[in-house]
Order: sequence, then structure tokens, then C-alpha cells
Amino acid sequence: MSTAPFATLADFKALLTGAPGPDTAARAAAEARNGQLTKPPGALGRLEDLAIWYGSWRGTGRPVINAPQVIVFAGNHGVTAQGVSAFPAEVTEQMVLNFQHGGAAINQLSRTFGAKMDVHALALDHPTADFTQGPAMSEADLLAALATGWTAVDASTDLLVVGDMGIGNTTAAAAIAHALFGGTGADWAGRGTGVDDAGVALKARVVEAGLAQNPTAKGDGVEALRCLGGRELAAMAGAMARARVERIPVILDGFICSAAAACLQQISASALDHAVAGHVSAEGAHGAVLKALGKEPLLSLGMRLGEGSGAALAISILQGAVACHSGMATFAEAGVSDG
Ligand SMILES: O=C(O)c1ccc[n+]([C@@H]2O[C@H](COP(=O)([O-])O)[C@@H](O)[C@H]2O)c1
Ligand SMILES: Cc1cc2nc[nH]c2cc1C
Repeated sequence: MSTAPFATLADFKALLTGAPGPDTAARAAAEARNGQLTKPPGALGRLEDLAIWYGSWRGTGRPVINAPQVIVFAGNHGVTAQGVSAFPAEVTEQMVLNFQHGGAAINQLSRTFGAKMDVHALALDHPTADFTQGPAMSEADLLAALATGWTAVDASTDLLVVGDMGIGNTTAAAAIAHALFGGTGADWAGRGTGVDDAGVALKARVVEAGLAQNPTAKGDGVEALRCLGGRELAAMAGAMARARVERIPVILDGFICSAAAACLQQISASALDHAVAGHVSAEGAHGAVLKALGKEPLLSLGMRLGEGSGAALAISILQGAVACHSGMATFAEAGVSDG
């Protein structure tokens, strides 16, 4: 799709709110099949739920995963002027080149699990405004970034991972979490790329200053994304929304991806029904965000890289779940006594 089917934020919200749910007949068929497979009931644990969930979104009781897509979105953040990251802002662009040359972790993980990987750099020469001074983005900026995400999703994709690259974006994600879930700045500020205790305390103050400067962001997913987010967060939200509308299952990545997802969930309570949490990252507040989203992470490996890396690793879990569900023999087929 070359152009997004929304021209206004109201259109975007309406698309998300009106998105179709999973296929209940496919779900019933998948559940029935799961009950006949050559294993004790429930013996594959959460893999069974995953396969049934996946089939319900793909509209089949016996699904396959043929075309996973990983999309990495990159953006620059004006809030880096506050000294909130352990790395300089130019690393964002340098890492984009690394992605394009195949040298990043996400390149290796995407290839390992057979996912197509795309990279979208969003106006890196024009960082968003420092949100301690005013809104990070205008409505036009937000719409453009949402549209970039929306159109980046291949129509043929059957499993989506969205990743982020943006020096300073753990501060943006913390500010979004503060806006949507309350608490204090310290509840959401973490080490990001590796700031020390003084750096975390500074981030907490910056997060609180951001919400004080942008009161419309409080409790409002669209305004939180516009005022406190960044272009890559908005593009991730746009891609996840497209996937929701097209019934493409999504694996959520870390703290930044989850903050973008939280904005969608605030807009529509069912906006993340097509998503599972790939992992819980080492960023201190990620677990609390996942809890607020009602998502139990598949993996907990101490990762805090972003790029979609934790979610890409979790593609393998879903592939395993779907392979068992769709490839195993039934008791009748295999001539195994079913007790
Ligand atoms: O995904 C996560 O949970 C995560 C946690 C910590 C850091 N990151 C990555 O590190 C960058 C942001 O860190 P920072 O310290 O610059 O805010 C950005 O490129 C993220 O992808 C990502
Ligand atoms: C080197 C580097 C790689 C990254 N990948 C995602 N965020 C990152 C941040 C840094 C600093």
C-alpha cells in the first residue's frame, strides 16, 4: 500500500476502533485440533494457546507462518539536549547504516528466523522538539510518521515485529508511560543505554518536566505520542495499527515498542488483541508497562537492545508453537491410544 487510508488523526482512531476481531470459527477449529494432537492435554503449555491465538487471527484452524517481517524504525529526539543518554545522538544514524549493511544484532536474528527485515529512517536530520520545551511533534509530523509505519507493512506479511532505533527514546517512552499510567517520573525512568544513578535521576526529572509542559498528553494516547513520543514510536504505532486492521499478529519488543503500543491501547481497548509480548527487557519499568497492557512476556533474557531484537527472538517460539499445532499427528492418525 503506497498511501495510508487516513488523512486525519480522527480517521486513524476510527480505523483502529473499528478493526475486526479474530475469527471465532478459526479459533474453535484450532481448539478442536489442539485437543486431538498426540500429547497429553496441555502438555505443550503456553505453546498451545499461542498457536490457537495465531490461527484465530490468521483465520485458520491449521495455520502456517510463511512471511514474518521485521521493520526497524529510526528517529532522533530533541530531548537528547537534556543529556539523558549514555550515547551521542549521531549513533542513531550510524546504526541505521549498520542495519543497512547487515551488521546489527537484528540483522542476524531476522535472518536466523527467516524474517524479511526493512529499515525506515524518519527525518533523522530533523529531530523532534525537546519535549521539556513544548510538544515533540506537530499533528502533521505525527500523521506523517503514523503513515510511514502503516505503509511499511507488507500486505503479504503473516507475522510482524516492529523495532526501534533512537538515542534518547527510553526517556520518550518513560514520559509516555508516565502520561498514560501515572505515578512519578522515577517510576518509569531507567538506565537505557547505560546511564548511571545520577543519569536516571535526571531522566526522572526530565520525564516530569515533559508532562508538566504537555498536559494534554495525560491519559490520551494520541497526544502522548505526539507531545512526548518520537517519529519512530509513532511509526511503530502506525505499523501495529495496520497489522490490527489486517489481522496480522504482532510480537511486541521492549520498553519503547511497548510504550508505542500503550498509546494504541489507550485509543481502543482491543487495539493490542493481535499482539503478544516477545520479552521483558532489562529496562526497569518494562515489566510494569507489560502488566498495564495485560501481557505476559514470552522471554526474559536480560536484553535491553531494542531494534526489535527480543521480539525477533520470540518469532522462534511462535514458529515452534505453530509447527507443533499444524504438523503433529492426531491420536487417530497416529494410532496412539488417547487414554
Ligand atoms: O527495548 C528496550 O527495552 C531498550 C532498553 C534500553 C535501550 N534501548 C535502545 O537504546 C536506545 C535508547 O536508549 P537511550 O539511553 O538513548 O534512551 C534506543 O535505540 C533503544 O532501541 C532499548
Ligand atoms: C550501539 C547501539 C546500538 C543500538 N541498537 C539499538 N539501540 C542502540 C543503541 C546503541 C548505543
